[in-house]
Amino acid sequence: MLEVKNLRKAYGSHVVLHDVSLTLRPGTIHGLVGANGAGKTTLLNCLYGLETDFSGEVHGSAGQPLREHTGLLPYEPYFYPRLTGREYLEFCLQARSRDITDFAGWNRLLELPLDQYADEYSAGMRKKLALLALLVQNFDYLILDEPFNGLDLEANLLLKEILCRLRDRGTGILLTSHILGTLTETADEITVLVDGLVQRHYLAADFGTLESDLLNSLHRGKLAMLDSLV
Ligand SMILES: Nc1ncnc2c1ncn2[C@@H]1O[C@H](COP(=O)(O)OP(=O)(O)OP(=O)(O)O)[C@@H](O)[C@H]1O
Repeated sequence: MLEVKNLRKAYGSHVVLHDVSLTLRPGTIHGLVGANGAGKTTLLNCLYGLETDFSGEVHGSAGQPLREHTGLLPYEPYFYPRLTGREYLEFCLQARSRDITDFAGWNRLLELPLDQYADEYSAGMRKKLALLALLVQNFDYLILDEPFNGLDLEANLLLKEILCRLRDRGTGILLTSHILGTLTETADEITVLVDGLVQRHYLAADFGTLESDLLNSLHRGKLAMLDSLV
């Protein structure tokens, strides 16, 4: 289980996360939603240790360092110049002292030109390559920042299926998305972050009311404005 307890993070005087607690259990998909700037990426970066200057607690599974069993898909994956897709995958495995595996199986699904330079890929192809690097490593936990963003329709459908199958075989997956339908179709629980605070937490049984609940309670002011316009 991965756990964040009472996390507080500020950039200078701007407090971005206030006392956030969240749990990721094995074999579950946990969706994280919130407006632009709500603090989702900051939360994932604190959890993964890319941000260190915060207060609160982050616990990895069974006391192991979190990065040993957890993979991160960053919001905007970065690739070194003049590295092919294949070399990037090999680099990711070597950096973790893992054996170089055959990428062909996964790549028959994602269909990337692995012998082209990764920094010349399209945005969607870059996202697929970063996902491929995680998929070949069989992590126990995945932290995915906007994994569906930029993917074509087929890859979107495929990724939903892949995540559900990984969940069913025990992987814990924490992901952000602005596409509510994708989350309600795949997630077991959804946490709503508003201005750096956990505003709501829904279990799958309550997803039916999630959209109207969010519209009615969290965005009531904007609905009133809309009434005067349309
Ligand atoms: N390095 C930084 N320095 C200063 N402020 C930052 C930094 N990174 C993020 N912020 C601020 O923290 C807040 C939360 O940003 P964050 O990227 O976590 O939001 P988000 O919920 O992921 O948004 P989005 O949905 O747009 O991706 C924003 O106000 C942002 O401007």
